[in-house]
Amino acid sequence: MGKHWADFQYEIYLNGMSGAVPRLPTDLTRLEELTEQRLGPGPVGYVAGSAGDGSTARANRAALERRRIVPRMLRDVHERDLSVEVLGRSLPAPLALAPVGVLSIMHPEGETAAARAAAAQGVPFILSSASSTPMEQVAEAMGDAERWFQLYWPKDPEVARSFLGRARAAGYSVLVVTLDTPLLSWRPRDLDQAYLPFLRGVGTANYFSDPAFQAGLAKPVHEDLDAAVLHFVGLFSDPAKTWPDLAFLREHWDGPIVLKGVLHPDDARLAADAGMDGVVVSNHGGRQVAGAIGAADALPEVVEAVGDRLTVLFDSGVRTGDDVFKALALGARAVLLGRPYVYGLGLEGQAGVEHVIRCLLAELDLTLALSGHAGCGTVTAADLVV
Ligand SMILES: Cc1cc2nc3c(=O)[nH]c(=O)nc-3n(C[C@H](O)[C@H](O)[C@H](O)COP(=O)(O)O)c2cc1C
Ligand SMILES: CCCCCCCCCCCCCCC(=O)C(=O)O
Repeated sequence: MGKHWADFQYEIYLNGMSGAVPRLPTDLTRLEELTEQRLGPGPVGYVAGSAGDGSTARANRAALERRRIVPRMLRDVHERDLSVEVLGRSLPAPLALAPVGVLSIMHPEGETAAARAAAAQGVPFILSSASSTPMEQVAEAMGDAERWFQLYWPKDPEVARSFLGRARAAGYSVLVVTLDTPLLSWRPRDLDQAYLPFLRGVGTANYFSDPAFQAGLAKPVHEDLDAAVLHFVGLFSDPAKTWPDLAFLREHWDGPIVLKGVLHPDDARLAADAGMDGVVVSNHGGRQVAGAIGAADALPEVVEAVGDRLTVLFDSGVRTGDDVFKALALGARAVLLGRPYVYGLGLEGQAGVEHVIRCLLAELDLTLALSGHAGCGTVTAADLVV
């Protein structure tokens, strides 16, 4: 029997009998505003901001909200188990924390606090290449807990090789390769403040600590930070890469590889043909292509194209337990949670991230039960109307 996620509801009400209320809202859509009030506009602008006028981020919410659940009655739902098999791993719930760069702008313990929270709740943590803390230190903070590594595929193959070797040695089990950010998009909130933390040497720890990266510098990082930052900007990504280049990753990574940022069914088929293990249907939370399709609108066709060959994961716009339910109904195996956990981190560090995970999964558990499901495996497209 899996973890009883809905018990968090009882815990909150029972605590209320002695006058205690949760320190953070249980409606996770309220966290952005609260974080902005407490932390100010710079870092929160970076997290909350999107590409262009924000239309893709709005499309993500609209694509989820437009779909409505049709609950079924009188099905035995008294014992529930949210666990799922994902890429050969047994997860306690269909959830992982999405890779989010430069978390130290939200909290001094940044990635380490978020990773500890994920470990405490048994949810995989996906560490960004653009982490504020080197991948080995984050791994150390997690013990044996499930961790995956997200690769921004560097132009320099020696740095790419080195990242993969370090990630493997540090116990990261799944490689998530982000395809949708070969260039940084037009992001007005950051442009208006001329704010990009990486240019101040924040969010570059994996690079600055890497021997192959350091080999390309004339002076050590601490002696010439600007030169190190410019070197990072020059090799961070490679817009010239094409599908046949994936053979390099297959050659240098012996675990599952998942391509993140797939929205077109033909790209999903190309991923399967290239020997990949999964895709994340995602538009990067609306941060890359302004005017792009809402991610949940792209999900059914990708599942139709490759659902029998690849593990299909989903992110972009997930804010509530019923959003997770809808993603499962559209064919996703599990979802990645992005901004909400970052706001939790900004507000309360590790405890804030744990609060967010527990709220989301308690709400999912109750949504499943109240819709007539005792687990994730029975949820299908028939549970939704548009
Ligand atoms: C501040 C911020 C930084 C991000 N950094 C990365 C990153 O380093 N690597 C990556 O693959 N995706 C990154 N993402 C995208 C997330 O992994 C995820 O796709 C997105 O947050 C989902 O959208 P949502 O947060 O609106 O649900 C970032 C997102 C945000 C908000
Ligand atoms: C001299 C200015 C050039 C700007 C190029 C910046 C290149 C660094 C980009 C790092 C991006 C890391 C992105 C993190 C992320 O995914 C996000 O959505 O934000």
